[in-house]
Amino acid sequence: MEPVVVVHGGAGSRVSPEREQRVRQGVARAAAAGYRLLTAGGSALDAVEAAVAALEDDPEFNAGCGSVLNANGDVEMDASIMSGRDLSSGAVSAVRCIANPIRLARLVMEKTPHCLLTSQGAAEFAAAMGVPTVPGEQLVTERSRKRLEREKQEAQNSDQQKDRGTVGAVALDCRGDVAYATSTGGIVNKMVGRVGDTPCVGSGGYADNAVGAASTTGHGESILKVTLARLALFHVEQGKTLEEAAALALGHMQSKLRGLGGVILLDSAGAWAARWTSESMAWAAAKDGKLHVGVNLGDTRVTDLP
Ligand SMILES: NC(=O)C[C@H](N)C(=O)O
Repeated sequence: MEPVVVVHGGAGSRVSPEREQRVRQGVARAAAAGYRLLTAGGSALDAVEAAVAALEDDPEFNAGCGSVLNANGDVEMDASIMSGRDLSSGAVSAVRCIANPIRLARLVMEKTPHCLLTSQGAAEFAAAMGVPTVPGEQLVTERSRKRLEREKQEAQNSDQQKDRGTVGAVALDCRGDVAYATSTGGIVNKMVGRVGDTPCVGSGGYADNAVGAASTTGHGESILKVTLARLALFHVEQGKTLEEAAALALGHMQSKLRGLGGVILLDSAGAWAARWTSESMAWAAAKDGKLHVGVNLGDTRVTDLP
């Protein structure tokens, strides 16, 4: 089976020309990291974890370092991961002071009988697993501080495009297994304790070898209400192409709730799609030695992978 990995760096308003290059490089690097693992015989789970961890470490994206701030000015992060081989999944919500929530989600999946740990319990589990804590301020960037300030000034602005960011990946490995991973700082100025779609299997992502894998981004409350990832895969099960399935699922969310967002999709044969209803979504896909990268509609560039 030819391996494939697709990543996204979040749906949102237009990326400024000043940031565009950094954002392109960030998603390209993450996809290349996942692809390297896959071509060396690594699993889809390892590939999505590595790709998402690379994006969590990149301050350009709303996950890990670079996460948006809650109403108190703190970082609280959500993440989830799932294997399409046996539907095993792990997630964390409202976690603080760790660099890579996606790695903690994987530990929840592999070392506990549960699917989701939150807040204090997740912190205690992280400590028991030897996951190092980082000072909260280390995850806060100047950009996220400014965004919170701006958001507080424009408090009545209900523009759903502002809910940008979140990172995610889907992959298919040589053995035919699929997986997804999604990680986020959530939405700026959220209430303390707010949990979005990202740690919820079926909303923030889904993976099942019988169909494929999906990772989502956008307005979390809307995504939760339509279970966006599962909805997109449902359309694939019904025989739609990946492009059609993504368009139908995102269209439903927009017409029912005026919710905007994006989705990356992969099927068990290795076809893939990246689609969004917000102004932009940074994404990258690696397959057959080629790297495809896009940010705004119609600006896809294709290069050879080393
Ligand atoms: N930008 C995002 O994708 C945010 C994420 N879906 C959330 O609502 O938490």
